[in-house]
Amino acid sequence: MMVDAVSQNIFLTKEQIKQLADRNFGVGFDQLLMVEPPYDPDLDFHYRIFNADGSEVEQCGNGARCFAKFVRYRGLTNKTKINVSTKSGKITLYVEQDGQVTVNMGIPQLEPAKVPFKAQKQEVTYIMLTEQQTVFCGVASMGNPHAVLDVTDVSIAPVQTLGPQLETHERFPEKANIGFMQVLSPQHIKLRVWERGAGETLACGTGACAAVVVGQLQKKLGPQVRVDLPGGSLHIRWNGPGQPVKMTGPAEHVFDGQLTL
Ligand SMILES: N[C@@H](CCC[C@H](N)C(=O)O)C(=O)O
Repeated sequence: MMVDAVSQNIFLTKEQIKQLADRNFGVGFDQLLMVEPPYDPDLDFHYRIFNADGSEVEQCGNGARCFAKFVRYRGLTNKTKINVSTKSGKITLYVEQDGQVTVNMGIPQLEPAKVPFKAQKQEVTYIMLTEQQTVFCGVASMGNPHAVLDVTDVSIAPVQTLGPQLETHERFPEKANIGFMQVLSPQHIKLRVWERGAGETLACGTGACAAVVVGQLQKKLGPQVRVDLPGGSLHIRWNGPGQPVKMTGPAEHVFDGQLTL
């Protein structure tokens, strides 16, 4: 699976985060999470999320599962239901008996202004123009902005070329994560994600949720979907607009380390 480097009670500059994210260290990561005290008595923790390029972001689905594992491993809590907040608001993490983590990711935002995405009105499928081509995509916010494209074969999808063009497209004023989804059946998709501020990653939890939301709105998917990403599989459940998205998947402790910056 993906590697999330998680640190505690430290402050890092954007430059230091970029240095840490550099794969040449051999401990590269796509996102860094920093634990902070909760700001509300109903919460167990607050944490901040940084992309590999040092930008601070609102939400991270894989990070949420890793966070649940981290706080229990470090003895910061022994709860199996953990209430947390991130820049995008409150979410709840549930550690299952088999060690997998389910995250209630909240209600996806579909209104263009809330993504944010520039559009005259809300649509299920938008047409976007890049310099070279016309692209059809669905758009949703899972706390962070996502566009999802339906492709016939994800293994040859232009993730590395079209991904960055759409990430920085002028219709996404805060940039976006770009998912390339291949529908195998209404219950099963393959997905690759070009992540804002991180490039193509092995897995993206919010990207998996956004793909299921978009696929369901486009009438291609049912309410329960297995999402196969290069790093592993996630199970996503969504009962339609106004309902929260639930994500279940693994989180593995990889190693402990200490770095001098
Ligand atoms: N990989 C994450 C998403 C991380 C944030 C994203 N790159 C962004 O900028 O919004 C996930 O698992 O959800």
